[in-house]
Amino acid sequence: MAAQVARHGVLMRQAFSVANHELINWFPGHMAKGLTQMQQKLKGVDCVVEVHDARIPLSGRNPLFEKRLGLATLKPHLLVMNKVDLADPRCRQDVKEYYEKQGVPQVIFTNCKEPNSPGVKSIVRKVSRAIKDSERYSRSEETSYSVMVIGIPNVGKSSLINALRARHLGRSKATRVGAMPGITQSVLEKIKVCEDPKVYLMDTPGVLAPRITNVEMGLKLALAATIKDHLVGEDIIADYLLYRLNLMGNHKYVKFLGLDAPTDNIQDLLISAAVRNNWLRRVRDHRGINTCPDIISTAARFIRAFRMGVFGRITLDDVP
Ligand SMILES: Nc1nc2c(ncn2[C@@H]2O[C@H](COP(=O)(O)OP(=O)(O)OP(=O)(O)O)[C@@H](O)[C@H]2O)c(=O)[nH]1
Repeated sequence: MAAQVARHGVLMRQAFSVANHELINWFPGHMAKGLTQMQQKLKGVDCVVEVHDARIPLSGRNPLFEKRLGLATLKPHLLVMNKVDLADPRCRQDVKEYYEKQGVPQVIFTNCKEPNSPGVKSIVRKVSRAIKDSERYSRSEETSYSVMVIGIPNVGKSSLINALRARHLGRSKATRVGAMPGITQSVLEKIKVCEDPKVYLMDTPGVLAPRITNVEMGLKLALAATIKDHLVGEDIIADYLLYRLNLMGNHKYVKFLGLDAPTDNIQDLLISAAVRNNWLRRVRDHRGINTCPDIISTAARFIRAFRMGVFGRITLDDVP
């Protein structure tokens, strides 16, 4: 039994445990294929831009990228922490310093929903600089850069490409964006995002580590929408969200869900919220058609609220 501490007269968990670890294994065929395609295309690439979700600055990184793509040694590499509008701004400096120590000097924080935000604005300049500074750069006349965009699912790779196109070319969307992970299914052709210098970006399918060894890491990835919700279970993700909010003393969910007080019990929360808000579903029983609290859709609303920033800007990883 996890340790509990009394807050607001309610016992709150100090650690999270989940029964079925097997649920957090997700590595569909197209992802494995994507990594192989990336390796094949790497030869003609001048720079790799790795996109992450700033809410999970550590958990989001995939060790396979570095291992199989040889990022540290083969190509100039920029690490983009995206969705910064949803992450805790107080963690930014720590994340920068953490990665500097890991030998990743270029960390850029972006909000790709805003093509004119400072991070997005700086990318082409930083890509050009990184390529020119690299040992492999020998084409003094060359001003055409080929950049591969990589990252785990749903971190905003396509949004980054679209934001850069909008910013530098005034063009609207070139590549599909979606709230669900796994939208990009194959390595796409090059997309021009800037005229001077000529910068071409390649979108790639999201790649996630084939085995998430740490359950809590898997739950953070799920909460950040990099794993399809149903693979983990909306109720489990919602329970982890509740645990994290309570741990932070963040009780904004009480008002949002129309509850009376904070709680640490996800079933109580989901049932009360469903009843209060009339989030019901029809069921057939021996008395005919009836209604009951819709637990899964209530859990989904709770999770969606977190992803939209309703409970504030939250970073889920502790940066050492
Ligand atoms: N709040 C916020 N949302 C973002 C940002 N960038 C992208 N999104 C949203 O995140 C979701 C995923 O964006 P995509 O650009 O499709 O992500 P992707 O990495 O290409 O996704 P896959 O194709 O699944 O690998 C979409 O709902 C975007 O609108 C950002 O900076 N801030």
